[in-house]
Amino acid sequence: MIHARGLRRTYTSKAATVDAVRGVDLDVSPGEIVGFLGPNGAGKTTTLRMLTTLLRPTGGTATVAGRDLLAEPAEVRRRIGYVPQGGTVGPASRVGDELRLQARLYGMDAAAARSRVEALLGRLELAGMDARPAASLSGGQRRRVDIAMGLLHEPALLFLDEPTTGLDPQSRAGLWEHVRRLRAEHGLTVFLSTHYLEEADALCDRVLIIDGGRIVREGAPAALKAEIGPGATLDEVFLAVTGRELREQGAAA
Ligand SMILES: Nc1ncnc2c1ncn2[C@@H]1O[C@H](COP(=O)(O)OP(=O)(O)OP(=O)(O)O)[C@@H](O)[C@H]1O
Repeated sequence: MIHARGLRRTYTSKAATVDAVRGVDLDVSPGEIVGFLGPNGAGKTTTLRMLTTLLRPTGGTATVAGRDLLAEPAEVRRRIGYVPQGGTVGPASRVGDELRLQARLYGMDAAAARSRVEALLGRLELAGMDARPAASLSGGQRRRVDIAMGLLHEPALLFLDEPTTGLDPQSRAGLWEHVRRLRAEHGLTVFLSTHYLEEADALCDRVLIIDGGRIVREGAPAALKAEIGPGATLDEVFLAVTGRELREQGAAA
């Protein structure tokens, strides 16, 4: 579903040259839930923005959802959903209106947009929220609306940028359940960045740890923990690999 080789991004300005991503190889199979972890400044957002066609790589190649990232970015966009960190719905907008508008922008006619939005609201346990302004929803409900927004055009692959930042533990666990269900019922492939190691541990089939613009470790959470020793946590794996604690980084961010 994602195959990247030697992906790089150098930011160049008069003041400085920053090698943000220095040759990333990664593979994600259909139906996998993959977590992307790293300390602040490691290159997560830059990589995510490249894989979602928002930022042009300065080197390397990739196919995303079966299309060449550099040669066919519009075809990639058609096949992926992207839920950015800041949310997608204005606070005063009514949930259903915003979703239907977006569906029309994807080219659906009014009837198709109505039924697609109704189905998605049901699927994400948001039935009854159609006429509510986004500002009146809980944090967890708002994040589910963002996910619905990313799924309107039925992408096979969904990118989530720190989907549960700011949510309380219960809403966070609720969102994991929704992501799992979308995978189980619709075969969705999910690539998510997160600052929460317990999230990566609970939700992801596999995690990739990036540091200094390079992937420094990857594997299933259980296998990575077993390498450290009996009873090890993913926090300990992260500390061993990067020399830093992710939790503090996340809190600082
Ligand atoms: N537009 C830009 N111009 C110059 N440097 C940039 C730009 N965007 C990011 N960088 C630098 O590139 C590096 C990687 O940044 P990136 O945002 O990808 O990291 P990140 O892992 O997402 O960090 P965080 O966890 O803090 O969001 C950092 O050193 C950052 O300062």
